[in-house]
Amino acid sequence: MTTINLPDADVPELSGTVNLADLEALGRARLDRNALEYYASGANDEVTLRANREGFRAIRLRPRVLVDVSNVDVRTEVLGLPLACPVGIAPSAFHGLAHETAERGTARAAASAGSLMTLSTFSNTPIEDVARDAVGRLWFQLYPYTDREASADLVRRAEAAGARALVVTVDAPFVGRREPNERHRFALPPHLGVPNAGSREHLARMESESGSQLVNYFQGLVDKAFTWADLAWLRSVTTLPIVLKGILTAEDALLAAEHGAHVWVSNHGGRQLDTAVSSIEALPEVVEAVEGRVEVYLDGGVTRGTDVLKAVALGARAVFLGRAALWGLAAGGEAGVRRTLDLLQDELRLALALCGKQNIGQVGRDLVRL
Ligand SMILES: Cc1cc2nc3c(=O)[nH]c(=O)nc-3n(C[C@H](O)[C@H](O)[C@H](O)COP(=O)(O)O)c2cc1C
Ligand SMILES: CCCCC(=O)C(=O)O
Repeated sequence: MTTINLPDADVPELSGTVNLADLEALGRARLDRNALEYYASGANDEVTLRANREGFRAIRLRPRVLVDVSNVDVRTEVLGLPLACPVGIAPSAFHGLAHETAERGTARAAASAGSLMTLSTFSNTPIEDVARDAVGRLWFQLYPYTDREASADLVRRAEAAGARALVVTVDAPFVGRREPNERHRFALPPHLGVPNAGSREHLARMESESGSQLVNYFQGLVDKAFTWADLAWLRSVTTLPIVLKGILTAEDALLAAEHGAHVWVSNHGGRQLDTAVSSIEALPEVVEAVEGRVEVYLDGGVTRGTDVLKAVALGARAVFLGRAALWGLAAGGEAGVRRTLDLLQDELRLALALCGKQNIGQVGRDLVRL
């Protein structure tokens, strides 16, 4: 059991931040090159990384006026869990690179903000410790291992610890080529463990002289032959709802719905297949394909309240923050992530009011012009 004493937040710079770009600048400035390049990079030419942001900007809003917006309500629900607003935290590996509190800082911020944290398989903190801090506001992300029993064990532990859904990442049978990590030999610093991937010594044995060591850690563990047929095996080990993360087409969304899985539209923050379609561009065909049978979520490039609004207008039940949460964590631990969530929620509330909507339920397709 880890015994990090989580310090009460006292990060004076945070109060000067007015948007997520400010938090990003603050967070970036606190990271060394190894961590910064790992968090920031996308695959190859980073076309998809940029497209995620540009995709939101290209969509224009169609506001309505003369509506009573004196009381705007941004609450929603995902899989029956009430959220303060439709924003959760996407799974990302190695929060210990950002802050000493690692995943626990993120979990505490998600819990206190009424949000939801998705915990990566590749966390630096054991599931049970994170679950305690997340107080029920937790999903668990699974990279299915070639060792099925090890995967089943992780799933059972997550379920026992109180995770409310299992998020299976389906866009990463191999790690995308993030060139800065190749060039500068990204590796985990020796003081950080990855409890779900074996001992630190075990990981160290996988390392090589050059290139991204993430590739080595990952390739030794993850099942590249996992297919739709294997979802039945997953069903046999858990009663949790299953969410498939990394869907970008109507064809796969339909298959997911037929398998009873919820759909998380994502291109992994542009870190896997470069030049893949942006998330917000992929969303409409996915929403159309599933015809309301399952819930649809989205991540990739969300940094503004209007981004959240556009995703909801196009049928997403909630959006998730990848890098934005990491920048917040680097900027100020729990308080930094909390600031990230609070600023985004405030922006969303204002945007909703300026669009002439009183609540999330009123946001529909008519709010956007593609
Ligand atoms: C540093 C980093 C680590 C990530 N690790 C994981 C992971 O362990 N599992 C996973 O499913 N997705 C992982 N992702 C992808 C995120 O869940 C998410 O899809 C992506 O970051 C969303 O884009 P955004 O960063 O623009 O918000 C990672 C992303 C980043 C930036
Ligand atoms: C695919 C490699 C595992 C961590 C991860 O998902 C990421 O760095 O994006």
